[in-house]
Amino acid sequence: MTAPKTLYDKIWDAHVAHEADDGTCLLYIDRHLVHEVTSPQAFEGLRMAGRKVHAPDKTIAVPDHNVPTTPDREQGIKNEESRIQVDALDKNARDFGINYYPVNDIRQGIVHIVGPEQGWTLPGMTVVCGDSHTATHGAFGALAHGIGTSEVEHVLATQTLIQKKSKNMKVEITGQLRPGVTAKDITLAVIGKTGTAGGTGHVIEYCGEAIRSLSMEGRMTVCNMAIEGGARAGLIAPDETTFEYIKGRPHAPKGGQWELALEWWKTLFTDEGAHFDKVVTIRGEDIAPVVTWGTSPEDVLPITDKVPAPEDFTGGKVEAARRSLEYMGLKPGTPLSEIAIDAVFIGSCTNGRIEDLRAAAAIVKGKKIAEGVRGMVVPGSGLVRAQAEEEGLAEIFQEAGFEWRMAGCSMCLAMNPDQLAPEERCASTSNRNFEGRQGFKGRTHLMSPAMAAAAAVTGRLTDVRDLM
Ligand SMILES: CC(C)[C@H](C(=O)O)[C@@H](O)C(=O)O
Ligand code: SF4
Repeated sequence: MTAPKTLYDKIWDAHVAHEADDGTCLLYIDRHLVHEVTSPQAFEGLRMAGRKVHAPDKTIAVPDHNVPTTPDREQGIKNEESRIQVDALDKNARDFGINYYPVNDIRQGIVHIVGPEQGWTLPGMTVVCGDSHTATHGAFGALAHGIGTSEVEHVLATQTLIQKKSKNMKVEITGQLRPGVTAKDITLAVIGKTGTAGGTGHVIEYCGEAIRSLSMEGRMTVCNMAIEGGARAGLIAPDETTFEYIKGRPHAPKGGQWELALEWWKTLFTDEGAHFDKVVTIRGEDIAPVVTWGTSPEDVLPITDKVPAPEDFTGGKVEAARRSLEYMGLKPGTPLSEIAIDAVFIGSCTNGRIEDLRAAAAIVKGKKIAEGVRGMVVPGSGLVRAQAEEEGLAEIFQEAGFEWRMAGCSMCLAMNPDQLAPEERCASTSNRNFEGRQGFKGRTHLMSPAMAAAAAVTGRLTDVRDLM
């Protein structure tokens, strides 16, 4: 009998090409996703060394961070720095012969939305990208994590990565979610409980009935933020929901290959009795619709709560909270549901998929955005956008007064024209609320798409359950 293994152990073991005496391993990489921000120097390195991309068929590039999301982007990118990066990716993708979805391709979008959508991301794979939110792909039971630019070059050149194994952590969400509570609330609630360092040195496997009940979109939302909880990666064991999502996608296995793949995928679960170094359990029924009040994703509270005071915390967090509150322009004791907002951003690799847009549209339908609030819906890919148009969601958003944009990272981070003005306050479905994240001095409150839609309609942070 071999010792029981976790899902992480199984994927890891299947990819170790070499292990050194100190435990450092050379891992084989199945998919390498590339975007324009972290790849230019990596390709330059290859060029200087006269090397090729080792596995161009396993390398997939798409521009997302720097692309404008207004329809006039066809005419080119005005910002010079952005244009240089996107042009470089264009040239590199063509020179090195890798898979590529340029800006004007309907399949273009945020790299973490495009990979799964096109069937590049499959269970049991190792997936890397020069981007911290690569954790998203763990929703398929793939070992997926972010890498730095020098590692991007290493993977391009060798299709391998030097890694040390992380520890195993289990996050179990038992039971069922209550109405109005979504995958975003799960993932924020977990970080609220464990803190942004709770997962440090670990790979998290999310499990439990509430996780099993999520769609693939919801699972991607959960895994997307594993990194905000400090983990190396997040994982969810594949099941029928996973297989159903993958089947028929452009790069999914077909025919006999599909049957073979299924056989292996069905072995990808944590064995009974496998060891976890850390375990966190949350009852699904205890999770409320949440929002963040501060400048760290762990600054999270149920919408029914009040803005905390620095004295509510201990240690270094007292000063951090004081600074957060000042930056956010908030007074302790204010009910969260009384905080007025200026902007709403629905999109990002956390919540820019079709199910997210459906959830937001369901709240907005037949209503108008509150006076003085600007709202933006940015589909995560051109295909999500097309589907949302077909389903009539785009119309619902536009009639409510939202701008309906082209795909990209957009206002998730201030690398393109979609930005907050100083002190503008935004209800956002993205994953980071750091200072300046959405624009210089911009103020971000993270929440689910339904909650962001509710905020758009009332003009303040709002309990979505009041509108249901
Ligand atoms: C620009 C990129 C390297 C960065 C990341 O690594 O995550 C970005 O996607 C982010 O979300 O902050
Ligand atoms: S949408 Fe946001 S979090 Fe996701 S890759 Fe783009 S910038 Fe990073």
